[in-house]
Amino acid sequence: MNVALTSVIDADAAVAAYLEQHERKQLLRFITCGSVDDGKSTLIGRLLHDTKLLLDDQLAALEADSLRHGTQNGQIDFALLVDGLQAEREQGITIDVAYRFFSTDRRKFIVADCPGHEQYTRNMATGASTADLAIVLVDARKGLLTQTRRHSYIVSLLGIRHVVLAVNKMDLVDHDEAVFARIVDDYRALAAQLGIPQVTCIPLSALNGDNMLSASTRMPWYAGTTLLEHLETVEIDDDRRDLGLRLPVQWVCRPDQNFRGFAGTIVSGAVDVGDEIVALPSGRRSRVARIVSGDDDLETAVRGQAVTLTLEDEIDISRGDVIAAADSPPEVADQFAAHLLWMGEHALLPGRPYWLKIGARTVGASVTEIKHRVDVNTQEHLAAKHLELNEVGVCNLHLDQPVTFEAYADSRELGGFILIDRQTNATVAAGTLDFALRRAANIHWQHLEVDKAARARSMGQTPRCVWFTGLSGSGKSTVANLVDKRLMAMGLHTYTLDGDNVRHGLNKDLGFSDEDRVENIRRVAEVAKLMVDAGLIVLVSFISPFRAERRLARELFDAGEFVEVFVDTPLEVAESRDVKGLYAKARAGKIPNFTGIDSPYEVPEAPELRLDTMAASSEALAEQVVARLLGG
Ligand SMILES: Nc1ncnc2c1ncn2[C@@H]1O[C@H](COP(=O)(O)OS(=O)(=O)O)[C@@H](OP(=O)(O)O)[C@H]1O
Ligand SMILES: Nc1ncnc2c1ncn2[C@@H]1O[C@H](COP(=O)(O)OP(=O)(O)O)[C@@H](O)[C@H]1O
Repeated sequence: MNVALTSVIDADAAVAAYLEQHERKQLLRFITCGSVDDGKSTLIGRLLHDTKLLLDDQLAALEADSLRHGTQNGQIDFALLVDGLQAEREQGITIDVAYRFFSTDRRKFIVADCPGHEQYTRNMATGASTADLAIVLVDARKGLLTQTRRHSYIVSLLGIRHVVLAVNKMDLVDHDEAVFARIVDDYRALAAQLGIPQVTCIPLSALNGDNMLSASTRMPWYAGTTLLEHLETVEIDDDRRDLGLRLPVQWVCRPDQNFRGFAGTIVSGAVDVGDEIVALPSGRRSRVARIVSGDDDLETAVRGQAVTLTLEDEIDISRGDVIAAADSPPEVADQFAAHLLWMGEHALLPGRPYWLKIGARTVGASVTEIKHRVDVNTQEHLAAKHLELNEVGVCNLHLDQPVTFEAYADSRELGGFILIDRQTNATVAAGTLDFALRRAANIHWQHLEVDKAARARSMGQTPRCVWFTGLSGSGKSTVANLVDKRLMAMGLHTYTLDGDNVRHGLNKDLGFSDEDRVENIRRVAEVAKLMVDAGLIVLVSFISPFRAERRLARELFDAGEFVEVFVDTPLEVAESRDVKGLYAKARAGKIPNFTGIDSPYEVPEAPELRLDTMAASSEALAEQVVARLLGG
């Protein structure tokens, strides 16, 4: 049931019949893309208005608003309508897409309306991920713009196979056929490059209604369909191959002891009672006992149906698992090649941990390598060390747990994902899985007979990673050195990893850009982990300016093993000490990206220890650290 239909419900049998008839109509999901002034809102407004599914009171309000704002000389301004409706936008996690519903005698429609200007790409990607068709709006006066190319690229990336090129504002180019023909040629060339299989081009004036619902008398040279007629009749073929049964489990339904069902929508194939299935990633097998849909039991269910399955055996399946045909199961992997559309305000940095959400599953993930960035204008592959807002790249991904997947080309549901910032919970990327990287499957953990506990026992100590973080010149090395000496004097086994030293060897290929710092800390954290595994107390002394990487480091260790020590020295003080003369150089512009000057330092939120270097001597501070280590 949809919003517009809900609004016309009346407690009257005729309405019920009408609704039922609507329910049976085929559904077309589409999205409109275009630059801000291309007339997107006017187009949606007119479709909603002219298909008469606008409510009378909305219409009255619109007429009043149009008169008040007066942008169209007393005529209805359809853009106001859509903008007005935006008040009731649906709230996604952090995504802002409103879905509008309307229907005609032949079909019902859901149009994803993606408002917002600078965040438009993000909203559009969200709307596009479920759409069958995209209307790409172009202003007849301007032709194809960078935005047109970017949006078309996203449309193709997200697997939309049907595009309507709506050449709008034909009234402003005297309804000139030659203008239309030129834009069509340009767009067909682009679509061919992007591999969009079906493009229908329509000359329009959304404002005047030309070729919207009825054929325009002002463009007799155009013999094709009107926009609405096309939307009503376009055949949405789905020629993706049948993969066999795929049911991502949305939730486990357990109303009482006797019933345990796995609910979700079948995204591929079909299922019969008695079929053998496999649950992934566990690989456990069973047979389907019942297929429940609402109050009914079904014998069979197919793609698109939301059902609850019960199984003959008690096997462990949780939300996010996939139930699949036992004879053609999907793959399970933790390393992938993927396309990413970056939507975060801050750049994507390889090595930084994010959450990856695929279907109902969320796992930790990082980009291990950016293969290249794609110029959305030319499709050229460009070298890239990071991805900025609205950039598209091809990357290798590493997940910290295996997931069940299909290539996006075969299944949008099992191949599409988003990345989420772990600090802000904002969605920072939309992505498509291309294929699994085989190397993961061929590397296994080697079991070692002598483990960390054995080594720690023989050394008579509890291994630890003591992580000093703070500005350059804050006192990290000074305090870490003193701690090291004291622990050594007590007969404990230690090692100090210091930024300045490690950067001469292991990390000599790295500089001070954000992405190099991320990689610097990732490597050092891994080395520290090996040293802790070896039974040592490791003192790590790096600026480590970003919360995300300190957290990454923390998560490598067992509970209690990681001790974060914030060496808290204000910038003015560190700068006045200027032990190495670096601040002076940085201020003079001779060292770019200097922490605290033109590169950020993110203060720790919950360190185990905070050392105030203004309030105590370095010896006293070292004492505090030692006391903390020996005390617990
Ligand atoms: N641009 C810039 N920014 C910050 N620091 C700089 C820079 N260029 C060189 N140095 C020197 O490098 C030391 C910091 O290296 P780190 O590995 O600790 O840095 S980071 O954790 O990757 O941010 C740091 O050492 P400490 O002063 O001991 O912190 C500096 O001496
Ligand atoms: N309370 C204190 N704790 C640590 N260092 C201090 C303190 N007071 C002054 N300092 C001085 O500050 C400087 C810190 O330099 P360093 O330890 O190399 O910092 P970092 O390793 O963080 O770059 C040293 O010259 C040190 O003597």
